[in-house]
Amino acid sequence: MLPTPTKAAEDSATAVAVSDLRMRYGDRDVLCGVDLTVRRGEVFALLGPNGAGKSTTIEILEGFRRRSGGEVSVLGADPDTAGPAWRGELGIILQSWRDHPRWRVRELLEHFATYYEHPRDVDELLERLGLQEQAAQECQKLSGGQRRRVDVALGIVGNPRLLFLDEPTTGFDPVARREFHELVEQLRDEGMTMVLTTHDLHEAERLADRIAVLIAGRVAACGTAAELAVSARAQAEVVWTDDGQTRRQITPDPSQLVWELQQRLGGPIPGLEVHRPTLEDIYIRMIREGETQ
Ligand SMILES: Nc1ncnc2c1ncn2[C@@H]1O[C@H](COP(=O)(O)OP(=O)(O)OP(=O)(O)O)[C@@H](O)[C@H]1O
Repeated sequence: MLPTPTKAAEDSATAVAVSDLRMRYGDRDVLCGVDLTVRRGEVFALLGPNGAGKSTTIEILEGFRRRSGGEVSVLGADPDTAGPAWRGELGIILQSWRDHPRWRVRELLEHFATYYEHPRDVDELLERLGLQEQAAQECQKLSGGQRRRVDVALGIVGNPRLLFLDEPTTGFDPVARREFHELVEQLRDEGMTMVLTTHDLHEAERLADRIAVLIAGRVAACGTAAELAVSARAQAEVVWTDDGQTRRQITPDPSQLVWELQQRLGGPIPGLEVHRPTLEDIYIRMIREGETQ
């Protein structure tokens, strides 16, 4: 059966469309009118402080939680009513998934592969995630980082069109994290759409095409890291040397200042450094402004 199109469904270029999403737990509003769109083929990161409502949003998109209000379309269907064929198009990497202590890694992946119409090759998956040596081990004997890799393998074994990753690299060592980032980039090159939550801003900056910042149940800003910098009115610092002295100036428009300095000095600017704000600077500024509103 074809999924019923919803009002929030936009077009074939849209993987996820959310409009005025609301969620209330008891008498507490956790999501207060979230609007966002994820385009097909992009990596979209949802950032926000603890308790901002990221997991709640993701669980609603996955069809694990019923929303209190608003419109949601995921791959053209409403998650509240979509059927098993729709579910087969999704891959999910949860924050923690410790349900399979006695399963051996390969058996678990082979078992999950049978749920899907077009699963990935399990050997290829084990190799891609650096789990060949653990293939015959029970999940309960794996290290935290190795278990997390099994979670990732379970998330993509069904070859999903849309992958949700809830804090995927928690517990990874730096090498595993780097390898995971390379895997995400490969999956994006293969055309997979991904929605990611993370507290690691370097990870968001490296992986995400666009970022939404959720604060107190609302999207405070959404766009590329550069667009977020503009919306947060983030300032850059320009440093140079003049008469043997180090000068610093904070400016929203460093290229204009550099141009003016060049005119004033009549040539190259000694000791020139331009420090643009990092995503972390921008994000912390947004959170602080959100707290004082
Ligand atoms: N089942 C539930 N019943 C009642 N309140 C809940 C429930 N699940 C989450 N909450 C509350 O909703 C708010 C948002 O939680 P959520 O887990 O979505 O936030 P988050 O942004 O994912 O946080 P974190 O970064 O800590 O994972 C929190 O205050 C949380 O306590």
